Amino acid sequence: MKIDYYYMPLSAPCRSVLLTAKALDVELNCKLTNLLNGEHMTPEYIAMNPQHTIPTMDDNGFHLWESRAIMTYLANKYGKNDSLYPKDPKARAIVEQRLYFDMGTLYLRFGEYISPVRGKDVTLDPEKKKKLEEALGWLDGFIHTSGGYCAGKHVTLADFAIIATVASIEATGVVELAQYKHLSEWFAKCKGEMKGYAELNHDGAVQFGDFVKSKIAGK
Ligand SMILES: N[C@@H](CCC(=O)N[C@@H](CS)C(=O)NCC(=O)O)C(=O)O
Repeated sequence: MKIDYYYMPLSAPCRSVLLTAKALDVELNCKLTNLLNGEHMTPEYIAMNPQHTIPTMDDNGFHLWESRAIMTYLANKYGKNDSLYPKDPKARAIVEQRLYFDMGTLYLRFGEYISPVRGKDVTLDPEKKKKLEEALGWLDGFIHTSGGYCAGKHVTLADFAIIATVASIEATGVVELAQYKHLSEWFAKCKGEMKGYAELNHDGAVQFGDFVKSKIAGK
């Protein structure tokens, strides 16, 4: 039976689950859920996810939201080995540290920096840009000390979460990513290695970036 998956390509959390499912060979029944039309505010959607966020997953009646929880669920339930989400407590703890870093620091700071695009007068705060750049600097260091990927020497769930965030940052053009050597090398390598990367992450990130750029330009 297929897993229903409510999502929008523009959303970085949604894209990280798509990359994870692809790597696990899990088929998702993707249901485009347009936030702009309020498709996440219907009684049916709220019955499934009272927080009315995307992504949301329905695995034959098991409803789950929070992208990183969906990713770890899919890896735990459908992973053929523990490569993406190691069972060793220390290796797993590093993956989880990166997932929490993405949610609580990197993605959060990016969101805080670009949040004025939701309003009419888009003025970006340079102090918030510094905080975002600080987080990207930390990520650069993690990749260097881990051995080439976010949480080790090979791709894990951490890379799928963080690459969705980084692709959105790149697409908006608000930060020069080339200043982060290890991050840039990792980003280029993952683009070539991750199954379905262009379709599942790049294209949606570009749509998101174009939206943010148009708001910054006052269009
Ligand atoms: N931490 C959540 C964030 C989910 C989230 O905020 N999604 C946004 C789109 S990127 C959303 O659904 N916004 C609509 C709403 O909150 O009503 C996750 O990773 O799944």
